[in-house]
Amino acid sequence: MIFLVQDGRRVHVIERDLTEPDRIVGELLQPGGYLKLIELGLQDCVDKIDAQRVFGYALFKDGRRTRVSYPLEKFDSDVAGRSFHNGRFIQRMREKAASLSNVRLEQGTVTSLLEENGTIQGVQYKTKTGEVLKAYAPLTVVCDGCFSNLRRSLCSPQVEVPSCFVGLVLENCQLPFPNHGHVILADPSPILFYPISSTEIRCLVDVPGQKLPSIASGEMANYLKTVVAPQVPPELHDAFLTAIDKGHIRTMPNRSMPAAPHPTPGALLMGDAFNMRHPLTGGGMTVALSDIVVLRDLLKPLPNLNDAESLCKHLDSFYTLRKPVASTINTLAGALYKVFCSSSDQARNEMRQACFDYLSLGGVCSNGPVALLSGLNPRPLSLVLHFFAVAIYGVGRLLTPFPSPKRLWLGARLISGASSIIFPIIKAEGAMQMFFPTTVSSSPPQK
Ligand SMILES: Cc1cc2nc3c(=O)[nH]c(=O)nc-3n(C[C@H](O)[C@H](O)[C@H](O)COP(=O)(O)OP(=O)(O)OC[C@H]3O[C@@H](n4cnc5c(N)ncnc54)[C@H](O)[C@@H]3O)c2cc1C
Repeated sequence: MIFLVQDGRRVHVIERDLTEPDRIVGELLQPGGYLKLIELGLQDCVDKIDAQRVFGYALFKDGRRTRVSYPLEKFDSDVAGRSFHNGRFIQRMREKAASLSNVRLEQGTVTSLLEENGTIQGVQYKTKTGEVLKAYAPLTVVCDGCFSNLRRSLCSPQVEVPSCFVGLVLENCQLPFPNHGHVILADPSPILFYPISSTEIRCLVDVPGQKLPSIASGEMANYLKTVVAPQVPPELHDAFLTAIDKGHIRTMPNRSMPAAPHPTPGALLMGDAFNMRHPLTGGGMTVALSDIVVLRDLLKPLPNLNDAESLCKHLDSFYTLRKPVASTINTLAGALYKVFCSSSDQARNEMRQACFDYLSLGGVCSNGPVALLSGLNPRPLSLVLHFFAVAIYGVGRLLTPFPSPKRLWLGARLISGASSIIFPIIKAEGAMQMFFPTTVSSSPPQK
């Protein structure tokens, strides 16, 4: 939005609640996302909020631990991930927007899009004082987040909720690897830790399915103490128990939704309203910021946006141009989540172990995947190559030193399991747009 102002346009932002959000989402910005902030001139929005630099990940499995660093050598020294209180970051961006003379930032709840002959003309909204107003604009950017009510007429939402995150804040403890995200390959599914300020550590516990133990009845605290705590690294164990006893337990559904837009004159979907992926890899803000850069570059040469039809045609290429970054991050998030969950299937568990060991090898085996995850080198082909390299590595270990028919069969199931994880995600993302963006002119993925 700030980039629109930089291009000399007027912007009207309608936000439901301008007070500082207090959420458990959007707390770790990948270095690729930080690079996008720099491109947008917004990097100072992570200053003065006690944001912590993040240099990579530490992985834990069955008592073993390994460190995977972001390949940052080729970048300026300030380029790294950043983790923070989401609300503080949002407020910094809002302050910046409000300081610009061409921006009108208003608190209000958008209730519907105004449509005339298939073109979106603007929105109807309710102000803080309850007044119902209409706002008109040549381009309406709809970005009302993961629970979007407004997306329905602009896309075909296919929302999946594979799990929920349960959030706690740990205090008075040190991460085993300071300034790193921590991923515990726990049973039944991963647990994350990362700093959100100089004194606080966010813990997100993944709980598969949509039904959570009740917080009110104490079932959740009991689940966290009996099932999760024994799998938490010893350095964090006591602080984890203290955080449960403090009782400030938050939850969020982990939603995933491939982008399936109906290009509509006068409107564009952005952010989680448009496209979501499992938050395991912390990729949501990086995709959203990358999309904003693509949109900025597309709109820049247009002196005015008043011809909705031709603007819509012009913006068609947005859906293809965003693909390399968005699809790589989305696919990796979905695939890694499936690989990192424990399973009753031995082949799946072999894949999980192979993934941990592959990343522990270092060199290209850790740099490649973490460059994909961090948004530093988002290439779909590289993703597929690493994914199958993990599977082949897993099979190779099964067959050495002595292949037996049983092990051969397990290896075949491992490869077929890996294929059944990644190919449906790629199909949903749109394989042609993902791998051959230059041959596909515009249209959204065909399903
Ligand atoms: C548990 C969890 C953890 C996550 N962790 C990370 C992470 O570490 N790193 C990362 O990059 N991503 C993470 N994500 C994803 C990330 O939070 C989202 O991708 C990102 O917040 C999307 O930004 P957005 O602006 O589209 O939506 P939001 O940040 O949700 O913003 C939507 C805004 O729209 C406003 N709004 C909603 N409806 C209306 C309306 N009708 N009228 C007016 N305003 C309205 C809301 O008040 C809100 O301010 C996580 C997601 C989850 C679920």
